[in-house]
Amino acid sequence: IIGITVKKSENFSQWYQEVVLKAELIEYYTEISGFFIMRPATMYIWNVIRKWFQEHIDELGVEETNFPMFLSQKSLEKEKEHVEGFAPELAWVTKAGDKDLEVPVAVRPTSEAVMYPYYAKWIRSHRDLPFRLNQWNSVVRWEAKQTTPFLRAREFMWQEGHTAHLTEQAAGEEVLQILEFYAGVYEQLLAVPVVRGRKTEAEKFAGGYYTTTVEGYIPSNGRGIQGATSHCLGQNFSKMFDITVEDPAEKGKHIHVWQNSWGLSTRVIGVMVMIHGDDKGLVLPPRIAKIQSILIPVGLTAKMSAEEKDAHMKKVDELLATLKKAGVRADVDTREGYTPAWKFNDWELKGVPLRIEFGPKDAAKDVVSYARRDTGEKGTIPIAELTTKVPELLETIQQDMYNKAEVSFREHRLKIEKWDDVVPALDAKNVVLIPHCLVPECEDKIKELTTGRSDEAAEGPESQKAPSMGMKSLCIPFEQPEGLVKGETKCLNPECSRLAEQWCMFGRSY
Ligand SMILES: O=C1CCCN[C@@H]1CCCn1cnc2cc(F)c(F)cc2c1=O
Ligand SMILES: [Mg+2]
Repeated sequence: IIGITVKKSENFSQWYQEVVLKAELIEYYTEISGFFIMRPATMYIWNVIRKWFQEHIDELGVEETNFPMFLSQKSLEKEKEHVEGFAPELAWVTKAGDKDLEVPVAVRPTSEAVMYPYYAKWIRSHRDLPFRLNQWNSVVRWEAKQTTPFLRAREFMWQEGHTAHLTEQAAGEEVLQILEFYAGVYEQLLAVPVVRGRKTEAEKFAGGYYTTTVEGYIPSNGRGIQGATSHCLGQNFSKMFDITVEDPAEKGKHIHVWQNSWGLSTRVIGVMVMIHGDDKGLVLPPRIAKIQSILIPVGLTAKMSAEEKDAHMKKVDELLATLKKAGVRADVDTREGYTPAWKFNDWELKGVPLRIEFGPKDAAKDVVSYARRDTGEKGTIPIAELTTKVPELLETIQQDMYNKAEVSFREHRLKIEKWDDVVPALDAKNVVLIPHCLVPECEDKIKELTTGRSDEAAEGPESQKAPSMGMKSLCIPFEQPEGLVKGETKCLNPECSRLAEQWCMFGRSY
């Protein structure tokens, strides 16, 4: 293997492409650009996430479904006003064989238009509520922007949940329950901290009523990234698709149901790679690592007799059995013809959280030697304590990875009360919390005011330096800082004369 050829801090985007390729997470689908092959290491992570999330929505009473992947022009028509913005992303099938299709069909970019005509058919009485279905599938959005593995692809795997409720309050409760599950995927499994909040009117899903979101932070470039979204659709879609129930309180009266839709995609894997990876490659949080601990026999020199080698390897097998019995996902690397150093690099590139070396010197002292992938810390563990110490060490690694990322996010989430401090904060790789009026036009202005002037680029010695991108609103955090006095504090945008409504998190973003 050749390792990663660039430093994460020097060329982040090339570093990322190399890591996802060389750690065998993905392969580029070179036949058609914007598509990527998900390899076993990725599917392992995705399946841990899927199992965890599925268990949680099972408890809520969400049932599984699977709808067709195509949708008709007719059903798209029903939600046309908000779809028109997305129209350029729609992929169409116009022919089967050499025959044109009477009516072209679109590949689902999301499944509201596919599912909701059947919600109208199946949901008749309030006794059918709450009605909750989720599907695991992939969707196609023909992105115009540059694609990149996991973060922006023309097809990606996700789950999409679609539910219906009798009241706004019931819908609202579920929106937040699901958002908490999304936060759990990030914080419990991927060791990634997220800020929970609501999208502004400008950034929410236009077809919905409100959007809640978990927002991540990428230390390498200081950008925010949307992690997953849980929307309340209000009655917008039930009015478009005529999904009603009889009013339990008033005979003959019909109520349009209150709906939610929520989605989490394989983007979560890209976020994890970007945050935890280092110059040696992937760094996996133990809870989602297919191999949590790799056992590598060392010190088997040529001058050892065959018997001695066999005896040593027998001990190695016993160690492996002990680790597996302790519930550790362990494996041993007995590949011939590769040096221990070569093996160490290979498993570090693949992000295995804990390496365990075992040589004759270790055997003589009844210990193993370990090396943590996240900190590089080395040490020894008495063989008699493996069963307790290794699981503990893996949990410590998980927690330490989370804590490190949490400190980094917290330290780069700055409360700003003077407009002139904003751009310097962004340039120092921070996201900012500012008092904001929450008016969409004001956000547009803020984006403009914070976009690096192009003359700045001309000044730079390397003229290809692009003007720095402006900041967008990321979310209105549920957890609001102190210091905003309603009716007194002004919106931070110097060209806006409105009063601030809430603290709003802004940043350069994906
Ligand atoms: O984001 C989610 C979670 C899972 C279910 N769907 C919602 C809203 C999706 C918003 N959205 C997002 N992207 C889209 C792209 C399109 F080409 C298109 F026709 C429609 C959409 C579109 O509606
Ligand atoms: Mg999009």
